[in-house]
Amino acid sequence: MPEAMMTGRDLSDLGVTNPGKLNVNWNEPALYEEIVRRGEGQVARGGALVVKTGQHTGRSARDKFTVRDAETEESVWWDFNASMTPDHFDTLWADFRAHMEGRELFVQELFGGADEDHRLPVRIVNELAWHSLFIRHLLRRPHMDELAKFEAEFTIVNLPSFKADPERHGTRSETVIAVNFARRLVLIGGTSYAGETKKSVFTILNYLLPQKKIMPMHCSVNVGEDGDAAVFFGLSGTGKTTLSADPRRVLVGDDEHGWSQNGLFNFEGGCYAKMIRLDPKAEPAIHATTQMWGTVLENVVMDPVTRELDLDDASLAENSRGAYPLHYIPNASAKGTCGHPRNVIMLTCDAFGVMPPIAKLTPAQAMYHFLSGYTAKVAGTEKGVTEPSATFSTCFGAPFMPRHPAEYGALLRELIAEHGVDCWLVNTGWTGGASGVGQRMPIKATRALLNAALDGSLAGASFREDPVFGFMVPTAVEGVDEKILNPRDTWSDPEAYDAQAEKLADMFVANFEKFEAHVQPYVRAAAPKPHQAKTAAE
Ligand SMILES: Nc1ncnc2c1ncn2[C@@H]1O[C@H](COP(=O)(O)OP(=O)(O)O)[C@@H](O)[C@H]1O
Ligand SMILES: C=C(OP(=O)(O)O)C(=O)O
Ligand SMILES: [Mn+2]
Repeated sequence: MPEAMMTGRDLSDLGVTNPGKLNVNWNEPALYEEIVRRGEGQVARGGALVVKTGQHTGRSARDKFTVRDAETEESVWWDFNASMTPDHFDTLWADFRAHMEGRELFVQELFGGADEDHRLPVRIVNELAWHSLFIRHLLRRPHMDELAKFEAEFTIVNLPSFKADPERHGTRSETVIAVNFARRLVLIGGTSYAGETKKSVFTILNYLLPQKKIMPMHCSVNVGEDGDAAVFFGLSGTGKTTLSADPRRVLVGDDEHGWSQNGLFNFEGGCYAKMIRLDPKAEPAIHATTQMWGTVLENVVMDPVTRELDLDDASLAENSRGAYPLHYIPNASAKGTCGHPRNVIMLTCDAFGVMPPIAKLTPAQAMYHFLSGYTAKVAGTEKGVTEPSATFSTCFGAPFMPRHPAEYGALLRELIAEHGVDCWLVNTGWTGGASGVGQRMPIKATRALLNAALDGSLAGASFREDPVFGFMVPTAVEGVDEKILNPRDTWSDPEAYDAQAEKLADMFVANFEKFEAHVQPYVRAAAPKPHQAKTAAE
């Protein structure tokens, strides 16, 4: 029987006794046909599928809940993971099952994790055909022989038409992402933003892998010709996907990886790239996927007549996305694994324009910045809101990290020490002033600085110590305009820079209070020194 039509599996183990037609492990052509037949999506010139999600065009982080029970009581960090009672979950699950009765559903059996020793077999049950194609692009597909003996260890059920009831289910709204580690079940309802499914798999692995001493990371990974791997940590929008797609390096993955004694491995088999204002010159490989058959384009605007895409049109979403399998990027790794990294890069999109384009971090500073997880968003479009807003999201991924950050921090610290890894902070955000005044760092400059760091040439440059943040900043790099290296020099008013730097340093210090008791004194000592901004200016 062809893989596409593998059937004979029902959902009876879930207690779903009478679902409608079950479309199990349909392949891409079968799903593509079905998406078009149902009118879930439209075909663009070149063969991509254009879909719309309606109201939710990004993750609903505040609607995500973890069931608090004997399994999770001690292992989950409740300060930053909203809880759901087992009773509310039971009611939700009963209502989900009722919603599934008689409904046609799509089922995919896939792996999260390229490393055979550590991968997780997951079953994804979808209401929407395009969600089934999305997750088939994003995760790793079993071979025929693996499929024959496939036994899912976790199930994710995603029903966008299900509306949660805050009274009945203890939710905040009609949207819900409920994670139950004891029952090995995730329920997603009331949103059709596809990213929820892939980030749910990530959440599960972030919970399970530390038990095996494996470090799960919200990062992209690529590897150079001589096997030098690089990890790029970063919150959403900081450049993980953009910067890991580099013609000179093999792409391992753009978003979620594990670091074990065997080296690095991708959790996924595909990418999920931001499409808004994608520049074909700056990002040719990613841009090319918009013209490829089967790429799922979420909330990208298309002319219904000419079927041409308009990547600059943000009328459906600022967060328009493209989902495609890794092999749509020319130099991507088929196996999804590589050795230990030589460099770890922490990306921040600093809309305050304070951070330098690149800085060398000591291991203590690396821990400090990993626990802080800083990035900043542009000044709001709201009238009168002129300040950018800072985000501190620990481990560069707080919404996906069930455990205490100190647990992930300890794993990372040991791996960095064991493998003698060099750590860097890279600002892909603003230069020449805060957002609204300055401009976004040119991708070309970021790439040139990264290449110098990764090929080792930057290590030989001359550095200065930043008076506030304490990290080492290069003063001259071949092929890069010297002026951008020191952000203070890029501001028209250097004193305004000092004031902004002091404010940002204050925010770091205030945010870090919750970690003070959990880290060694040498990590605390790596904190920025806000008052140094003034001293430096005097
Ligand atoms: N210097 C830069 N480095 C990286 N990305 C940049 C830079 N300047 C602008 N960008 C834009 O910022 C966005 C980064 O998003 P993305 O790579 O998808 O981040 P992530 O994968 O971390 O969520 C892209 O839209 C990219 O075009
Ligand atoms: C898919 C996402 O990840 P990222 O923006 O980090 O690529 C997301 O945040 O919804
Ligand atoms: Mn990304």
